[in-house]
Amino acid sequence: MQRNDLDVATDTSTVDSRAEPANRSGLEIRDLSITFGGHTAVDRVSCAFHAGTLTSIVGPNGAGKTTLFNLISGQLNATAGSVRLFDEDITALGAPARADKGLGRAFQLTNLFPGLTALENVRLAVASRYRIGHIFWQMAARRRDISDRAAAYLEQVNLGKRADTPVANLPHGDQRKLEVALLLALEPEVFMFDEPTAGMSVDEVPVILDLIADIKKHQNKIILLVEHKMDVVRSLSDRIVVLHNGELVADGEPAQVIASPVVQQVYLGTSPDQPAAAGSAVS
Ligand SMILES: Nc1ncnc2c1ncn2[C@@H]1O[C@H](COP(=O)(O)OP(=O)(O)OP(=O)(O)O)[C@@H](O)[C@H]1O
Repeated sequence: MQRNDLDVATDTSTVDSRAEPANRSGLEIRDLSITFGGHTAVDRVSCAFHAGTLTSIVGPNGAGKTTLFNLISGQLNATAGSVRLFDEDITALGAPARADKGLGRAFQLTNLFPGLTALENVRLAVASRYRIGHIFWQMAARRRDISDRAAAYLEQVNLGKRADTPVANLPHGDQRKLEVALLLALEPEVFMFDEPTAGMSVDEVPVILDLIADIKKHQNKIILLVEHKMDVVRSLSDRIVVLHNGELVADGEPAQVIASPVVQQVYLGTSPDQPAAAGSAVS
């Protein structure tokens, strides 16, 4: 379903703060750094991410992956450096304003409303995407539009049958799927997944991975992934960025990066075929 399917174009209660992304470069970070006390958790990291590409950010525990995500999405303010989205400097913006610009992040369940049903959660995300005001929300036609659209997102993540289930009663795996539905509803230009399969059962993992693969295949978006499981990283990534002690130490095509001496060194002698073993290696 495309954005224009929802009849909001002439709706004065809706605001789209995003300019069209065509002809602009994607997401670019330049010399991004943050220091906590005396500890530099992210140290002058620079790279650019392009539409249609899935980049995994990997590194040992404490390498700075989640902190880098926080700096990109605006949960943390950088000590130095900049974040640019489609040629616009968004470094000074907070997380909500960056989300408005198209940075979408799945938050490991913290953005779900546990007392609301799955459908109600997605409806809120659809309404927020289009800044649908209270008066318009009350209009029956508008409510139906939003509900139809929210139901479609739920179907997309295989949660159609759980539409009326309160989030608190959903199994963990379904909650993670719902999180992806919320992200889809926000229609971001950048999808950020921080360990999307964490805590999921073996059966549920492929569902989430298929969803991410589907976004990659059918939407020309920038996708960033922090993931501990190296088989997942290998299967989904076009590119891997490796962090170590907050620094970017490798960046490139997956097979090359995994085989590179610096990455082998970072993972302390772990072979490329056994990177996730024993809590070492890619995490
Ligand atoms: N708010 C904070 N205050 C102080 N130190 C922090 C803060 N957030 C992160 N750090 C430190 O920054 C470093 C990087 O942490 P971060 O969580 O980004 O690593 P990570 O690569 O995501 O690790 P993991 O794989 O274990 O999740 C760690 O040394 C961590 O203790």
